[in-house]
Amino acid sequence: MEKQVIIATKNKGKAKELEKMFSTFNIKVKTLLDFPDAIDVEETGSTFEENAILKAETISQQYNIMTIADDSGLVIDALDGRPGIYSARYAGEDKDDEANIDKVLAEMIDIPNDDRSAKFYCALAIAIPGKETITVSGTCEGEILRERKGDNGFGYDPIFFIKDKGLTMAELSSEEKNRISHRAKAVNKLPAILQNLFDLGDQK
Ligand SMILES: O=c1[nH]c(=O)c2ncn([C@@H]3O[C@H](COP(=O)(O)OP(=O)(O)OP(=O)(O)O)[C@@H](O)[C@H]3O)c2[nH]1
Ligand SMILES: [Mg+2]
Repeated sequence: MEKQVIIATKNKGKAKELEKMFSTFNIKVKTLLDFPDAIDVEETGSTFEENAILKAETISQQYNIMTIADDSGLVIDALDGRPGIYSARYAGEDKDDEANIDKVLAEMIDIPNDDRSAKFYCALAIAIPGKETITVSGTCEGEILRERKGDNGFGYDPIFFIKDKGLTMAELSSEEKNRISHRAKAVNKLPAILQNLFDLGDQK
C-alpha cells in the first residue's frame, strides 16, 4: 500500500505550509479535510510537545494511519513566555488572529524596543500505529514590532520581525518563510527519522 500520512491540523495556514514541505517526501499527504469526522482533540497538555503528541496519537489511533501533528506558538521573553501554548486562543476560544495580535501589542506597549525579543516554537509529533511516538522541534528568533507589517502568512506573522532579513514574517514570500521558519526547522529534522521508521516495518 502507498505510504500515507495525515497532517492533523485544523489551522489552514499551518496545513498549507506543512503540505508544501511534505511534498518533497515520497508519501501521500492527507489533511483533516479528508477526514471530516476526525476527533476534535482538546489541547490539555502543558507543553507544545505534549499537545502535539495528544493530537497526533488521537488521530493516528482513530484511522490507523501515520499522523503528524504540529503544536506551535509565539514565546515572548518580556511576557514570561506568553502567549506560548495558548497562542491560538490568547484572546479567546474563537482563535481570532487579529484579536490575538491586538492583545499582545497592548500588553507590550510599555516594553522598550531593546526588550522585545521573542521566538516562534514548533513541536511536531509523529505517531505511527504500533510504534513509539517521536517529536522534533524548531525555533525561529525575532522581535515584536509595535504595529503590523505585511499580509502574508498567518497568526502573529505581521508583528514578528526578523533582524537578519529586515522584514516581518508576513513580508516574506511563502517560499522564504518555509526556508527559515520554526516549522521548516522542525520538518527538516524528519527525513532521517522517517527513513528509519519505514525501515523498521510496514507502513500502512
Ligand atoms: O504568526 C504565526 N506564524 C506561524 O508560523 C505560527 N505558527 C504558530 N503560530 C501561532 O500559534 C498558534 C498555534 O496553535 P496550535 O498549535 O494549537 O494550532 P491551532 O489551534 O491553530 O491549529 P491545530 O493544529 O491545533 O488544529 C497559531 O494559531 C498561531 O497563533 C504562528 N503564528
Ligand atoms: Mg490548536
